[in-house]
Amino acid sequence: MSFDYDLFVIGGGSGGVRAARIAAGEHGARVGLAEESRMGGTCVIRGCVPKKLMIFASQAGLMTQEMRGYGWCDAQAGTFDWTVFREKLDAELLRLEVIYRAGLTRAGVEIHDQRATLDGHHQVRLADGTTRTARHILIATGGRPAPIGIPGEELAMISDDLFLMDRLPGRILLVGGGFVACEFATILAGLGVDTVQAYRGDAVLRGFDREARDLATLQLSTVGVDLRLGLTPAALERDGDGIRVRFDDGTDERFDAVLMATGRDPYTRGLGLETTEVRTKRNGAIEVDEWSQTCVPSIFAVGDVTDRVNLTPVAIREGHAFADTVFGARPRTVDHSIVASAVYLRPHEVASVGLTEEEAHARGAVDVYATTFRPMRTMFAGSDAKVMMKLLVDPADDRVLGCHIFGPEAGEMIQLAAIPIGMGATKAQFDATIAVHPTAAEELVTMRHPTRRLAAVTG
Ligand SMILES: Cc1cc2nc3c(=O)[nH]c(=O)nc-3n(C[C@H](O)[C@H](O)[C@H](O)COP(=O)(O)OP(=O)(O)OC[C@H]3O[C@@H](n4cnc5c(N)ncnc54)[C@H](O)[C@@H]3O)c2cc1C
Ligand SMILES: NC(=O)c1ccc[n+]([C@@H]2O[C@H](COP(=O)([O-])OP(=O)(O)OC[C@H]3O[C@@H](n4cnc5c(N)ncnc54)[C@H](O)[C@@H]3O)[C@@H](O)[C@H]2O)c1
Repeated sequence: MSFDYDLFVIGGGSGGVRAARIAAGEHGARVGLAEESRMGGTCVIRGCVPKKLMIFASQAGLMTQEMRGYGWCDAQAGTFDWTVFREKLDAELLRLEVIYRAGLTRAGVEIHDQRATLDGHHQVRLADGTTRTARHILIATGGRPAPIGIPGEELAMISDDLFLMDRLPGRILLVGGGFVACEFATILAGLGVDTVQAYRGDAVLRGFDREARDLATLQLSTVGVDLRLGLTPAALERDGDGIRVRFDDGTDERFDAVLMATGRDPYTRGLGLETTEVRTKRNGAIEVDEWSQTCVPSIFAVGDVTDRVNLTPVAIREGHAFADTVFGARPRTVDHSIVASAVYLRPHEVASVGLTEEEAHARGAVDVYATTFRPMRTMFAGSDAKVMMKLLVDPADDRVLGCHIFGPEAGEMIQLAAIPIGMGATKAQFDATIAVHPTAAEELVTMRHPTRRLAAVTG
């Protein structure tokens, strides 16, 4: 049977673009790709990239405060102009979008700027009513914010909307205690917005190491976020040009805007899955094996739509491995067991790789090497902000099982720590490394004695 394409990719985000580019450009496959929105997907257009630029923009207050501590007595942040920033942001995202598009075209990928849905195991239907056949189909449609089902929720913003605001709200409520809520609480407070964050739990960033979570929770309050723990909204209703929020404790308050940051679901609704035998999980995630292959041999899926580890570099790696395996005769799987990540709070980030202390202890005995200290730079300026570094070591074979950092540029540090940890380095090998002085990161190679030894939990 002859097909229009060797591969048709649905979704031009991190995973889809990489897979298409490698399959066409490096392995000579005939590739078509459909994108219903802007090329680049969540990360480039409404995620990692604009978010990180907003983080940089939000630091002026903290930086000038620190500089006053160094003798720049009259240092002031001045006035932030959202319109100026937004214009620059829009131009930068457009620049990146053009680069993504050019990369695909150069590789020989045929781009369809429209929605595509599945129409059987070898065919897609485009929004213009036409169909295309393909030997293989890759689903790379990403995720979408998950509503929590409270009345009036549609009045709230989702993270996509934050990058399109005409002006900053005077007072905002952020709902959630995960990546998005915490990063945007830091950003908006830093930009001068009166920021309230409501989180139903007792410490933000569930899933991270508990000590790092406690420090992050404390830091949010010290950078001006009004963090309300054990609280969640029950209903939203319009109140003039603002929103009145009724909370689950019976209180109510008015905000200019509300952001729901309560997680994301794989985006498979309306994708035509019913025309195939592809299986999904309860949250809509596409079920795949270690080769990113569904139970239908011609259909694969990568990235957030599979809900494995929902981060850009993982989607990219999955897309690349898929293209090498299917079109390059270079079979490769992706190891999801050790993936480093960072939450871009300010002034200190949370960064992590490997097991948390709680996970390591649940697995058996563990030696915990941990240090908490006030770093030179901010302490001199009069700040009490603390850095935390932690290594978790298996006493049986001295292997480092996990590393957790709460500190300035922790994301940059964890990227490097992830290399030896991924290679199975021992604590003795960390200790053999001579420190770079004076840095904060040198603590990772100078913690000589365990802070605590946790015995295996029996029974
Ligand atoms: C606010 C925010 C900040 C983030 N920050 C970070 C970060 O700092 N670091 C990090 O690693 N990760 C971050 N992430 C997560 C990261 O963006 C995702 O893990 C990553 O984009 C997933 O890539 P993907 O290819 O699976 O999907 P996406 O990038 O979401 O791409 C899917 C694409 O498919 C398109 N599409 C969907 N359905 C169809 C269809 N039927 N037809 C045609 N096109 C379709 C969509 O328009 C979209 O462009 C962040 C996410 C958010 C929301
Ligand atoms: N720096 C980064 O790498 C980065 C940044 C942003 C987003 N991301 C990715 O995007 C994903 C989505 O981020 P997110 O913050 O939306 O999700 P998340 O899963 O990190 O956090 C969701 C939050 O919403 C809360 N929540 C869930 N259901 C709720 C309910 N019914 N009522 C009240 N609260 C509820 C959860 O307790 C949690 O605190 C992340 O999991 C991550 O994979 C990564």
